[in-house]
Amino acid sequence: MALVTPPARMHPSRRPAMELLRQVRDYLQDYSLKLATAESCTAGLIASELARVPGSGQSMDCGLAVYSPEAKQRYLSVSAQTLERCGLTSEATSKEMAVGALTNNDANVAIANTGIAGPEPHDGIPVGTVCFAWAFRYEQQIYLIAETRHFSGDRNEVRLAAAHYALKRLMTHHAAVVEGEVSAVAHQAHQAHIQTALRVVPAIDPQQEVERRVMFLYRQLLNSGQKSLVLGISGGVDSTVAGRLAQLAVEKARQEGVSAHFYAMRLPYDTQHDEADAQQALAFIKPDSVLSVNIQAASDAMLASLEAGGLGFTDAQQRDFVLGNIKARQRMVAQYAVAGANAGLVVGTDQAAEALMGFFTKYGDGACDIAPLTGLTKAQVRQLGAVLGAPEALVEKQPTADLETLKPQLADEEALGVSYADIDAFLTGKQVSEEARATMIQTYQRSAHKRHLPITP
Ligand SMILES: Nc1ncnc2c1ncn2[C@@H]1O[C@H](COP(=O)(O)OP(=O)(O)OC[C@H]2O[C@@H]([n+]3cccc(C(=O)O)c3)[C@H](O)[C@@H]2O)[C@@H](O)[C@H]1O
Ligand SMILES: Nc1ncnc2c1ncn2[C@@H]1O[C@H](COP(=O)(O)OP(=O)(O)OP(=O)(O)O)[C@@H](O)[C@H]1O
Ligand SMILES: [Mg+2]
Repeated sequence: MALVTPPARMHPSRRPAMELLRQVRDYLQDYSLKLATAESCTAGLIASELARVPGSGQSMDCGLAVYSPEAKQRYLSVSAQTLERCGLTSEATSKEMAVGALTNNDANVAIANTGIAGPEPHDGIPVGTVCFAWAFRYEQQIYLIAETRHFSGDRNEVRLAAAHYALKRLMTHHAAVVEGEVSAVAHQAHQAHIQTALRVVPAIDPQQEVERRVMFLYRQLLNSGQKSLVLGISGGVDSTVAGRLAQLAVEKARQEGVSAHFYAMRLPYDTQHDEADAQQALAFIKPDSVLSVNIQAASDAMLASLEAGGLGFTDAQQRDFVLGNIKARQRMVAQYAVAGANAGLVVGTDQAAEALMGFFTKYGDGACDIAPLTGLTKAQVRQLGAVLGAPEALVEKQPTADLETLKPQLADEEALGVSYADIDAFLTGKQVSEEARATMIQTYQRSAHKRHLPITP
């Protein structure tokens, strides 16, 4: 039987849509808008429809089709409480989806929807009901508008009409934001979203958290089929706590008859100013093994080779900053070498305070296989340290990345421009000064790339 290709002709109902789509493309370009979509019932149709017009790609950051409640939580940080309390098809859910799409991506406008495309009604909500939300980032503030609309027709007619409506209203709502007709989102809503995204709970039971996180390390080590854990111990509170959790996890494995080992690593650059603290941390952790590797020769050799290869710096400070990140990456290289030789998982020490501020070297100390401190504020890390019985001087120690040779032991708080008290207050939904809040939100947004996989075509 011959295969007949129909003539390329547009369905009549789609023709006027091209006008709208071109208009949206031009609008996005004129206002330098970058769009992220989070689509439930339209399942990618908004992005796909916009992509029909040439040149629209310039204004697209990403298009997410997020059907399940789990995906809405995973990719958009929609809270479980909202889903449970308000339901999947609700403006509350679409609003959280839009804020999630905006803040988790490199976009300044986000569209989200969730609805009932049919053929059957769901939870008593009639077919054709769609809840939309549009989120805009404009002049350091977030604006959020939601609408619920009803569309008639069959499943795919509803989906297409909803996709076009979402794009059409993007222009109207953006204009309203620019004209000052919409109030910025309450800070608390934005703050709560970040708290959920970073998986912070305002109050913890430190003893329970210790047990939970030791079990997590133990189970994941078993699941991975690997045999050891590897972690650099600096003398700071994060690696002191993570190191002790790692040691307890391998001891638990051995009690269960599974062979497991913890390799603690000392990774000084030359002589470390607070070497005594690092030794105190090791004495507390009591790791199975300690490997000491001076990362100075490798770090300096890399910088020297780069300079010999023609790399120049604007000044001594920039050179020193770049060397700092080389140091963090040399530590990563050393830990992965030990992991490679010992079937090991590299443990990371990232917690919510550092995650909020993107305060780590990408693929340096940010690189790891398992991150047991995830979701903890700095104060909560200290609480875990205290119940583990770590020396008080280490539990209360001033945090420092200690990467810059020209500024040894520079306090993180000085580098960050905000205090850990403010960071923790923000993360746990408390009041902070307007200045601190603005710094944190801006830094969180600018560092989004550090919390995500690399940008891909
Ligand atoms: N929007 C974007 N999308 C994708 N990639 C983006 C990007 N913006 C920058 N980038 C890229 O990211 C890279 C820069 O990131 P990165 O190399 O990390 O460098 P960067 O963030 O500039 O520096 C690391 C910072 O973390 C601090 N730190 C490091 C290590 C440990 C600790 C500690 O607390 O112990 C703190 C350190 O003091 C410094 O302030 C560049 O390649 C840049 O192009
Ligand atoms: N000199 C070092 N020796 C071994 N590991 C190090 C060293 N410096 C940094 N690291 C590793 O890099 C991680 C990130 O450093 P970071 O400063 O954030 O944590 P910390 O030193 O443990 O605690 P704090 O943030 O309170 O100073 C450390 O937890 C540790 O695993
Ligand atoms: Mg430190």
